[in-house]
Amino acid sequence: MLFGGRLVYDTSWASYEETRYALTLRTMAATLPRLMGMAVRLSWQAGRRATAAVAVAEIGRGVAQAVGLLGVNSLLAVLLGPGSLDGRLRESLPVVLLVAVAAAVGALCSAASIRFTGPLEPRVERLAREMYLERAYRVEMAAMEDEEFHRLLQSAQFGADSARRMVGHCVAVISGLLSLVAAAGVLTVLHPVLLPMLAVMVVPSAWASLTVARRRYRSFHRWLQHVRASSMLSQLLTDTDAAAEVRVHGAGPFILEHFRGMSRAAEEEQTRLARLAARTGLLASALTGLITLATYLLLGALLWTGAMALAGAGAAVMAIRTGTGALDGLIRRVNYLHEESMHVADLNRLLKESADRQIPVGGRQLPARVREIRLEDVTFAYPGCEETPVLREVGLAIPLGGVVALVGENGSGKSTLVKLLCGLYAPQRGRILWDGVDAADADRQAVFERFAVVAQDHFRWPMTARVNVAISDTSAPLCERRLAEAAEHAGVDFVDELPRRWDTLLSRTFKGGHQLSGGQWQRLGIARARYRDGEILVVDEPTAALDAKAEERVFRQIRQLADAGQTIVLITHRMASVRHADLVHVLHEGRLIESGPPAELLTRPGGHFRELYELQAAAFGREQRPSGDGTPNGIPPQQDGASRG
Ligand SMILES: Nc1ncnc2c1ncn2[C@@H]1O[C@H](COP(=O)(O)OP(=O)(O)OP(=O)(O)O)[C@@H](O)[C@H]1O
Repeated sequence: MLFGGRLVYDTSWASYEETRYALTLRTMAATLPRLMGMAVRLSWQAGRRATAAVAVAEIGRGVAQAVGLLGVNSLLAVLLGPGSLDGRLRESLPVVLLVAVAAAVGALCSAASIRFTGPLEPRVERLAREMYLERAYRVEMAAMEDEEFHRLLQSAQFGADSARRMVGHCVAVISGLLSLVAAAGVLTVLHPVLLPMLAVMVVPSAWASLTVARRRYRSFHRWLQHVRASSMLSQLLTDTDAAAEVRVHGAGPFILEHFRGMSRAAEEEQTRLARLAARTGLLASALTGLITLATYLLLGALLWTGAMALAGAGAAVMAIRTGTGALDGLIRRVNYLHEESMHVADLNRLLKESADRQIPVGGRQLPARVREIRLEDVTFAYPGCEETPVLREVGLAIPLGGVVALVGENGSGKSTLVKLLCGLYAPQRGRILWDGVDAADADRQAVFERFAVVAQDHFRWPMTARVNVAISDTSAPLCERRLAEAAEHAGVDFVDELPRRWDTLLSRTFKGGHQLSGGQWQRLGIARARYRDGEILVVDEPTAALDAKAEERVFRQIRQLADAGQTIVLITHRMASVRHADLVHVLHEGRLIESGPPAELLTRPGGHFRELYELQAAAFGREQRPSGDGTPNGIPPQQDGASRG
């Protein structure tokens, strides 16, 4: 009910390139070099010296282990061999020394490996996260609203964490491989038949680990949206913005109940996975037990037939234990590596896909002084809603250097039109021309730079008041003079009353944070747009939360700005405010139905604008006295609308 259906995907995970292959022993062996390569590349990028140091330390550890094992073998051979006890003990001393040195070197190498892996891991995570974040904010708006891409964005966010863990697993895999080589070498020296037994012994646990990992990853992708939605529900109950409604409307129990239901469903999935994992693990343990038994029987048979000496058998037991331990650990780590690599693969796929969906860099320059922006036959539908265009065959002109108002009922497409104008979206059909330069070919950054926006739902940055204004232009160091000027313009006088003035943190979720009123936020939004000082100022319902005095002030200033040469694109439902416009475009259900100076539109019999105006005048105007210009509700007589010519 809350999300319009189940958020569990049955098959979508299968569309992911990386999961097309089944995770089997064979594929694991085949992909191991690639996975290791991925981890090594990441850590190489994060720190060459540390990566080299870890590699040397791990190789040293493996060599020390092999030397140690061979030393134990010779030690047993000496101790169990012929000769007097004294003689055997004397003979064993150098070997004991060798084993001790090997152990000490191994321990030193281990410590060095830990020492250098430690800082490497967070660095890898940071690098991967930076790549992720950088790509995320550079993609087109259309990509952000594409459900598939957004899901990839969500799953790839785990990639950075996984990349960090991959480094640790990779080190463990290298270490396990070297231990395995050492044990296998010793076993081959003792008796070659023992080597395949070592390999067979590990097959069941390898199979079990891979099966469990495959199930977990599949489940992760199926349940990703579900888990996200349920964590969002839990956040709603602690969100300060939702706190009032949660209490007054009594939404708490309702949300909690749904959270409980969703959590239970997720718990059931975890229970299912645990049940399957337990069953798989049990089966694997039984098989391993049988194979271990067969190995020791084989060892007994070798002793019995005299194919192997007692000392050799002792060393073989040690080597088998070392080898199986190493193999077991190796399989586990490769398995982890695999699991993590799937998330890193998600990150890689995101990097690749986002490269195709990046806002293009470069393009045609816009004319330095644009006279007009013209929309020609523009049709636009939001991503995923291609069947229902929001704008249909819209053709209109926005002359620069005046106030152009966009008027229409809710949902008629005004904000969407402005988003297209700013370059946030591209029309599916039609063109947006800047004095003949098609915006589709233009340098998008240059298009963005021309705009400053006071959006209807402008973002409330949970930062200081100062940053909330200055964030609109981070291309230069913060300028106090511009800040003061923007504040003066938007009437942000309330800052003086704030506990730390401009340095007051505007978020109640932090210690010392302060909450502003809706109108105060709106004034900050206006100051932000002013601080940016774009050539075209877009104001989308700039006065919705303002008191009458502040509203009057905003429109007066809009007029002043326009008189000073600034272009204003104004979206408003306040018909009285449209008197500030030089040109009005009226949208209805995504189509342009009227255009002209406001005074002219008001005289058009049966016109939509006139109808909207009269409706509003009926609601408000009768109670108001005629304004100074003699028209009800402040709407100007014709010559006012044409005054800017
Ligand atoms: N991001 C989006 N994805 C899909 N549809 C959207 C999106 N934003 C807006 N719409 C839809 O586009 C239509 C036009 O919305 P738009 O915000 O442009 O209207 P508007 O004229 O500015 O309305 P209002 O006066 O209420 O602000 C609406 O039907 C809305 O549901």
